[in-house]
Amino acid sequence: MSNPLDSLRDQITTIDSELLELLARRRGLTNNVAETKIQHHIPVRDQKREEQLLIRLIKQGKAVGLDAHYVTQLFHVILEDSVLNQQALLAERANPGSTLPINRVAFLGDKGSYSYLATQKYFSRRPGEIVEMGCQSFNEIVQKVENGEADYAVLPIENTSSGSINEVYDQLQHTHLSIIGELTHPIRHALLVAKPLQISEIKTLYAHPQVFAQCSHFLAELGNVEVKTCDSTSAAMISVSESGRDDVAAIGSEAGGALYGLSAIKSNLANQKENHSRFIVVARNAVTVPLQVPAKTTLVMSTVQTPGALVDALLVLKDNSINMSKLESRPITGNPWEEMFYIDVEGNIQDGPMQNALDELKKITRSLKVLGCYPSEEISPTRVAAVNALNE
Ligand SMILES: C=C(O[C@@H]1C=C(C(=O)O)C=C[C@H]1O)C(=O)O
Repeated sequence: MSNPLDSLRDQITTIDSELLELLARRRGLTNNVAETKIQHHIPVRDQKREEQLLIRLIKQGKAVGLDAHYVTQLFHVILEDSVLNQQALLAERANPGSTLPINRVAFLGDKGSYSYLATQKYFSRRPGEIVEMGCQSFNEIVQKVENGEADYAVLPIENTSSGSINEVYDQLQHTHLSIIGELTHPIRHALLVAKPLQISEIKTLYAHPQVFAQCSHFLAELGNVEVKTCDSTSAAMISVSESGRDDVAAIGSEAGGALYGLSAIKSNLANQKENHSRFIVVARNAVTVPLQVPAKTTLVMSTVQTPGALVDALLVLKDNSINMSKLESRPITGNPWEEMFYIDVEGNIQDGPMQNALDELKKITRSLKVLGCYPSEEISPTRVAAVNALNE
């Protein structure tokens, strides 16, 4: 007997294929736009154009019964992809010879870890194959790039729930590597099991310490469960899949768990609904960021031990109209009570104001190092259009 859904599903399948073809065509055209922007020195991002496009699409959507929220969400994904692809293309052109046929990438954990998923995402926009080099610790990752065994490292640097990842900042203090890129990746923690079971049946739970920190509210509700920390999320998944027990679970991504035959019995375990991690990509050589691409620069400095020294340093940024997106302090190893400051600023190292600021900072700080200038991948969506349309 034929399935009563067959005919409708066939039509949906056809539409989905058409949607994919259209999206691929759109991507092709935006790549042509990027080529034209290179020739004519036009900035990659055009928020005015994005806003007009969203306003028009929200109106068109309403006319055919699609709500503004849906249309906005859909096109934010499409626009982000478009801008990031164009940025990657321009960055590649500005660094001839840096594109490798094979990219050996060191990251924390194994297949399925969040760092693995971030690695896949970052390199999917770039040419060349990836050779995955899963590692046990941040130190091992950095070492692999420093000694030439790997070309790149992907390192998580901060999370919207648990904050800065101090161990990674401490690795940056001593390295000669440069930050060449960044990306943010949604971190969606799920409770992963090998065989279906009730949450109340779980006796042992495996996860990375950062993950436990991000899911502390869920853990507090769980009650009497043995908690085992693992070096990575993938190690937690492997522990469950190899345990042979049916009263254990891991916390990790659903996509990662699927690689080990695990399925999710509960999702959204993080304390905060919007749980994202920012990763940095580091390499032995710095990159040139084309001026048409929004750039970020990361500095690390130590100030002199006088009152107001940090304020003076920050005033240099203000005086040069440089926006600071992050300030983090870490103790200097071996010098108790002295701090190293990590500063992310918006801007390209080739810009005049940035050069001025660096010259000024060199004069008033004890040490100053540029950790890298790289394309900014924080593509904040154009919200104005959506807000207007929702209020109509
Ligand atoms: C494709 C372009 O580049 C960017 C991407 C856009 C898009 O995908 O529609 C729109 C504006 C730009 O931020 C463009 O400038 O038209």
